[in-house]
Amino acid sequence: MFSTPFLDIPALSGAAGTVRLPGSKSISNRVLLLAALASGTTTVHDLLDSDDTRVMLDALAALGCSIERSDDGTLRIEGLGGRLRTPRASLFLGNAGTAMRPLTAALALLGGEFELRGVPRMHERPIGDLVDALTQLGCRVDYLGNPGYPPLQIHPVALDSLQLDTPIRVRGDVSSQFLTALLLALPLAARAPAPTLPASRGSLPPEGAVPPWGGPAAGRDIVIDVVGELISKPYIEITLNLLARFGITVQREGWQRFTIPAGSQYRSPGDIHVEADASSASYFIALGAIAEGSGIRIEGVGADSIQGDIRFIDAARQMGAAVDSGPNWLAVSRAAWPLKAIDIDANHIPDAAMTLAVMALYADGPSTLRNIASWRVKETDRIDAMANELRKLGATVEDGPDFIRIHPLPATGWRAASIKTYDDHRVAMCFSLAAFNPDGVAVRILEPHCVAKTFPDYFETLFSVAHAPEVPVICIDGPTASGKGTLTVEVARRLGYHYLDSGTLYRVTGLVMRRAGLDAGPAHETRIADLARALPLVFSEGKVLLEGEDVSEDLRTEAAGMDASRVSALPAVRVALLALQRSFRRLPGLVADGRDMGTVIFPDAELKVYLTASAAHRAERRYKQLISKGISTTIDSLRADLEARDLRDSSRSVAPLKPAPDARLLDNSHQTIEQSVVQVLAWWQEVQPFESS
Ligand SMILES: O=C(O)C1=C[C@@H](OP(=O)(O)O)[C@@H](O)[C@H](O)C1
Ligand SMILES: C=C(OP(=O)(O)O)C(=O)O
Repeated sequence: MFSTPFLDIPALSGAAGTVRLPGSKSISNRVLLLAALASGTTTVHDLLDSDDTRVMLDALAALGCSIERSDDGTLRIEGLGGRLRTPRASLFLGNAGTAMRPLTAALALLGGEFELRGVPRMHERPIGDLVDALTQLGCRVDYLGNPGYPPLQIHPVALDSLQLDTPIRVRGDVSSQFLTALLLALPLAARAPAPTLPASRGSLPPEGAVPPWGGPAAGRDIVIDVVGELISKPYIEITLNLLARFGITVQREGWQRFTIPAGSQYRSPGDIHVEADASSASYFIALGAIAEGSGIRIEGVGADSIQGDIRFIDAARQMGAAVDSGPNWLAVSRAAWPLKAIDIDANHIPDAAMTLAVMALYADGPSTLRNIASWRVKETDRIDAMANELRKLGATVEDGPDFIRIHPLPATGWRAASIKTYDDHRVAMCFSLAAFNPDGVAVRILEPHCVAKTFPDYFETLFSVAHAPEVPVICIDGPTASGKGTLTVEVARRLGYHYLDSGTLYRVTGLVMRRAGLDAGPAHETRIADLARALPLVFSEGKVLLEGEDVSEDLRTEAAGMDASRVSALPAVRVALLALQRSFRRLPGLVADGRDMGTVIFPDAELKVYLTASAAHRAERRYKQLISKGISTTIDSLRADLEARDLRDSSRSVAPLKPAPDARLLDNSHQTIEQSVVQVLAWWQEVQPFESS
C-alpha cells in the first residue's frame, strides 16, 4: 500500500495482463457477521483483508468470538450461537457502513451494553431510519452525538419484550444497509416466544445467557415492510443469498415486504468462499475499455456473480468495452474508441457508477448518471467530490441533487491535477484512470492510502498491468561517503518510488558468482554476465533480498567489496547490469543511487542530483560510522583513501564519476539528511506539472 502523502501516476498509454482481485467487502462483512451469529465453526476462504473487514473482525473478537487465521489466509470462526460472551463493549467501526449498520441491529437484539463509534465521517452518515425501526420494535438505542447519526449507545432488552407481531417498518430510500441490517439480525428473534413473560427491560443478561433469557423456545414469522422506494436493491439480493447459505430462507413480496419464517435459525455452511469484489473489478473493466493493448483478464469474479455491481459490465459494454466472461473470470478489451456516451439510471450500481464518471471523460458526448442521491451520504458527498475533481482535470460537469453529467475532455484540454480524495477509496481508485489521457499529463492522487478501506493494494495491482511511455526517474550520483544511499532511500520512500542501489548490484553479482563456484577471470565472464542479467534481487526497507534471502550482511564484507571490484571490470557484466539497472525503472517511478546513473544508465532522467561533500566532512562521517562499529581508524587515513578513490573514480575511462551536464549540484557538507531530502523533493516538485501539495 502507498502510505505517502501523494502518489503521482505518470501518463499511462496501455495495459495488458491478468489481475486477481481481493474479496468482496459486502460479502466478507456479511459472512463474518453471520458466522459469528451462527452456531458451529465457519471456515471462510478468500476473505477481504482491508480496513472495513478489520473493524468487523475486531468487533467480533471484542464480543468474544473466537477467530483463527491460518497461514493461507483462511479464517476459522467459532460462532456465538446467539450466546453473548461479552455483554459490554465499546466498538470502533471506522467508516464501514457494512459493519456499523448490521452490528447496530445485531447488538440491539443480542442484549448487552454497547457503544458504537466510527471515524468523524461515519458520524455524519445517517443511521436514523435503522434506529427508528429498532426502537419501534422495542430495542433501546441512544444517540451519543447528533440525533440520527452515530455514535450510538445500545442498551439491553429481552427478546421476549419485543413488538414482533406487527410488521417492522423501515425506510429504504436513504440506504439499503438498514434493511440488510434488519434481515441479518432479526433471525435472532425468530425463535423468540410471544411475550408471555414480564419484560425484563434494562437489566443486563447473566453472562453466557441465551436470549430470550430463560423463555421457552417457540417462534413467529417476522415481517419487515419497506417504506419508500428501496435503493441499491442488488445489495439486498446479496443479503438474501448469504442468509440462505446460513440456513435462513427469507420470503419476499417484491421489494416491499420481507418475511423471516418462524423458527429460522442460523446454520453455518461449514466452508464458504468469498468472490472477488465486483466494485473493485469496475476499475479494471474500465481499464480494459480505455487502455490500448491486448486487454485485461480479471480473476475471482465472473458475470454470474451474486454481487449487483457486476452489472457494471453492461454499462461498460454500452460505452464500447468488449467483455467476455466465464466462471470466476472476466476478460475486457477496448472495442469502440472514443467510448460512447451513456445516460444511465445508476441506482443499482451506486459504487461502480463512480468509475463511469471517469470513463465519461473519454466518451463521444456528455454522459449522465441519474438516481444517485445516495452518493451524497457515503464516504464523502460523492457528487460534489466527483464534480470538483473532474473539473480540476479540465472537464465541464453539471450536477444536481441526484445526478451528475460529465462532458468529455478533448485532446489538448486535459490539465495535470492534484486529485483530492476526501478519504474516499473510490475517488482515489477511479481517478487513476484519468492517467490514460491523450495529452500525456500525469495525475497526482492525494492521500492514496484511503484505498485501504476495500483494496489496500489497488495501485500496485494497477501498476502490474499498466504501461507508461515514460516512467519517472530521479538520479542521485556522487562520490563515496557523500550520503547518497541514505538520501536516495528517503526520497524514494516519500514518493512511493522504487529504489535502486546500483553499487550493490556489483556486490550481489560477486556474491552470486562465488555461490556458483566461479571466479572473476575472463573464462567465466559470460556465465557471470548471465547470472547478473537475471539477479532475483529486491531492495526492501534498507535490506537487500536475493530470492527472498536477506544478504545485506554478506555484502558488507571486505571480500564482497573485492569481488565487486573484479566483476565490475568485466565488460559483459557491465552490459548485463546496464539492462538490469534499467529494468528497475518501473511504475510509479524510481530513485537511483550510484556513480553513473545520470550520465550512462538514465541519461533522460527528469531530475539528476550530483551529491557531494568536502573530503573533510566525508572522512569525518566515515570515521564516526567505523568507530561506532568498533573499527579503529584515523580521520587522516580515511581522508587520504577517499581522495585517492575520488581521483580513481573520476579518471577511469569507463563511466567516470562526474556530474551529468544537466545535474543539480548538492553539497551537503553543512546539511542534515532532512535538509538534503527536502531540497531534492523541492527540485522534484519544480519539474512536476502540479501545484505544490
Ligand atoms: O450493503 C452493502 O454491502 C452496501 C450497500 C450500498 O450502500 P447503500 O445501500 O447505502 O447505497 C453500497 O454503496 C455499499 O458500498 C455497500
Ligand atoms: C459506500 C461504501 O461503503 P460502506 O460500506 O461504508 O457504505 C463504498 O464502499 O463505496
